[in-house]
Amino acid sequence: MLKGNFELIGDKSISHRAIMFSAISKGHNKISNFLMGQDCLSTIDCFRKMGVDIKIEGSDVFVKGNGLHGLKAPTDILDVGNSGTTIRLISGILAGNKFESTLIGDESIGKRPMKRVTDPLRLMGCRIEGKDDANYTPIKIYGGNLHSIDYKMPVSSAQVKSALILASLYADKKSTIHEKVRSRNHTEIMLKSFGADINVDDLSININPVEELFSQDINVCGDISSASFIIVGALITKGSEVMIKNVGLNKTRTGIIDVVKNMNGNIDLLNKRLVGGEIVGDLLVKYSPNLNATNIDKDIIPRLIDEIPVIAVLATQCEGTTIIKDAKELKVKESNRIKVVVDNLKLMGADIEELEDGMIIKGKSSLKGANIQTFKDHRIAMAFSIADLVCDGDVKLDDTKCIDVSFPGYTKLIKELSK
Ligand SMILES: O=C(O)C1=C[C@@H](OP(=O)(O)O)[C@@H](O)[C@H](O)C1
Ligand SMILES: C=C(OP(=O)(O)O)C(=O)O
Repeated sequence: MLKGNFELIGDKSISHRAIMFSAISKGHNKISNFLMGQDCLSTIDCFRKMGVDIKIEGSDVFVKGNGLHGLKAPTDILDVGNSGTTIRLISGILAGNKFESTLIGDESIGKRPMKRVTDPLRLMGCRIEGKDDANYTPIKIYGGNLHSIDYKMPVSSAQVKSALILASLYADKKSTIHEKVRSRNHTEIMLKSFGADINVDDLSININPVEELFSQDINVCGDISSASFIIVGALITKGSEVMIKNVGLNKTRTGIIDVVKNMNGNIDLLNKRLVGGEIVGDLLVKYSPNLNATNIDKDIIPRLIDEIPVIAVLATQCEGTTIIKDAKELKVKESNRIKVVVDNLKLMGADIEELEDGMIIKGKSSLKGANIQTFKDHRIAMAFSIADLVCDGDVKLDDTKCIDVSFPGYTKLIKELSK
């Protein structure tokens, strides 16, 4: 069982953006409760290579911004490590700056599609080269002289949207980006506080170029995607009661809470407040003996995309059939998360079927221990560490180091909460 209360570590999406926007602002920025995960450290590393002064003190980061046009040509290749958010968002900034740069990452990044970003950036007049017509790393960007764009995004992706919003800051006139389904909107919220001229009209985002962005102090709220592992752990283990403090509750991220409520899970939102334009609150989660299945598809998918591996584990402990659809994007994350979740849960004895765009899970199953292949995917490692809490025998993960990508201190926290 999981028992106790704790302050949640910083949000990964917001931490990346805080570094990037600070780096291209004018003046001194302080970022508190920054997520010291490997992905966000990769973002820091890339901006240091472009002459940005970034100091880390405890969980605070101090960034002396170079101004919108003040980044220097990188001293070296920019290595984004395992981070899709870094490579997609930084491409938008690099496209606007008048120098050449090369982006690489690890083996998993080498398989993740980049045309979703490089195609529209080319439409804005940027010259980009790379493997398979700039769909894969290494990617070389020759930045500068961008023109505006009116673009209907074919995929729902906050990373693509953010890359194009950032490039639009450097364009000659107003750009408009249209989404099909609303994705996380941290870029729109935070860039506005830096003085960007952004207007959101339903699913269209209008961006006017500006001369400069102005420095900010940013307090990063806790990451609901990280909280989801503890939420599921508490829901499915007898006697659990956990209070998770300082959780970001932006509507574009709270799909997991809606799903848990639909499944008859015991979750309460307390102390709701606004911090830096983002809604924040505390979550009280209790063991829920009567969980039932639900359907997860369409518009809710972007609101819980990174939580699906652990939601699949949760579904094995619910009475009835849970169907997850419209989640093809899971195939191009750090691993093919549809296949990896289905294969591993099958090994543990779950009744689960792979779909082209999701999975069907029949509960409730008694899970048994197994050797789990994580493919060095942090979300898979954490999801199956939660399955371990309810299985007969032990889950043995082939890698746990990958957890540091988004949740350093996770294993220690689970130990502390485990009673
Ligand atoms: O913008 C972001 O910070 C993110 C957007 C999502 O990716 P997509 O934009 O590919 O959907 C999400 O999966 C990722 O973990 C973080
Ligand atoms: C998909 C993820 O991140 P990224 O795209 O930044 O690698 C994730 O954190 O689950």
